[in-house]
Amino acid sequence: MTATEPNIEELHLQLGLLQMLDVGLVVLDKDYNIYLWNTFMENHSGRLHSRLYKKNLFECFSELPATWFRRKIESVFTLKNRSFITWEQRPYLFHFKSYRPITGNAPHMYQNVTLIPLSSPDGKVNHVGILIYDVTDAAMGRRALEKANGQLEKLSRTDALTGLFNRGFWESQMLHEFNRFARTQSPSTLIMVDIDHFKRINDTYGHPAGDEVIRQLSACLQEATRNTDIVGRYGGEEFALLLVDTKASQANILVNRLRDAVDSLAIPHLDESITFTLSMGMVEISNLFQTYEQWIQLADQALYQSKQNGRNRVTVLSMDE
Ligand SMILES: Nc1nc2c(ncn2[C@@H]2O[C@H](COP(=O)(O)OP(=O)(O)OP(=O)(O)O)[C@@H](O)[C@H]2O)c(=O)[nH]1
Repeated sequence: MTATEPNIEELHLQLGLLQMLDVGLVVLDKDYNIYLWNTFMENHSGRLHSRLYKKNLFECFSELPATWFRRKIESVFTLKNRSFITWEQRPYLFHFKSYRPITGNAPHMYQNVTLIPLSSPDGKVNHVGILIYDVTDAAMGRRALEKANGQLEKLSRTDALTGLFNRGFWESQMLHEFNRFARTQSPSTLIMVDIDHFKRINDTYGHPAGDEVIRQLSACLQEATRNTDIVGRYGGEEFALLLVDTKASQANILVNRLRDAVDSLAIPHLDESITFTLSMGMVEISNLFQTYEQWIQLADQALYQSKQNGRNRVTVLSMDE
């Protein structure tokens, strides 16, 4: 051993504490030969230090992302600076199983990795230390949180009974569409839909049957509209359909389809079947609306007229007439 070569035995002793810790430690020379492979690495890889000593890392572990990892190590040798790789950047370097009791269902051990330039007494960096931290618990915790947040976000947009957008989210989409029209002038049509004499349905068949009517109508609304349309439950038995890129004249096709679907709907209840009709109010967007609320108000007015004129009908109002 020359004076410039580090005394690996000494290094091993100095790093004895790290052997005891629950952290992986690997030392490589410039040719990627393994000089140290600590107990943590032995336990998780099932490969002994004595078998790996002075062998090439990439030959022993062909599954490693060699090109990427070589570049990382080379920059540590060149810049003589530490380098960090977090599990968010790359979930793991070494593919180890996770034996964590709490996060036992983790697909693998998530790892944070630190690369440290190891200077020999003459100041030259001829070795790199690789520290592998098992961060499976933290990573799985974060993944679970992200999933829960996603579910919460979905729940906060959705009406529980029907699975349609709830009023708050529907209105936010309405505002978005209203602003889009100001830029693109591409028309949209709003239809407010209300079940006729719904109170009577509740009173006659009971509240759960009323709920079933609402659910089945919601399915009809989704069936009759396109994926790009924005369908929401606006209130108890009132629904709002925002038909994107659709003029009022084109929307009539949908209205007829919806009425046909509802006409043929007979919801079984004990020995009877429940039938019902719809009243609707339809309004195409206009530059004369200053706010999206004015658009909704006019559609509500059209719906009110349908009710006043005997129900089971559609009233179309326009701002531009
Ligand atoms: N089952 C059920 N009923 C609801 C729900 N939300 C609102 N309702 C009921 O819907 C009924 C609405 O009654 P009204 O506003 O008088 O309207 P209507 O009986 O449909 O009469 P018109 O709209 O004038 O044809 C009320 O009895 C509410 O209790 C719900 O989620 N489930």
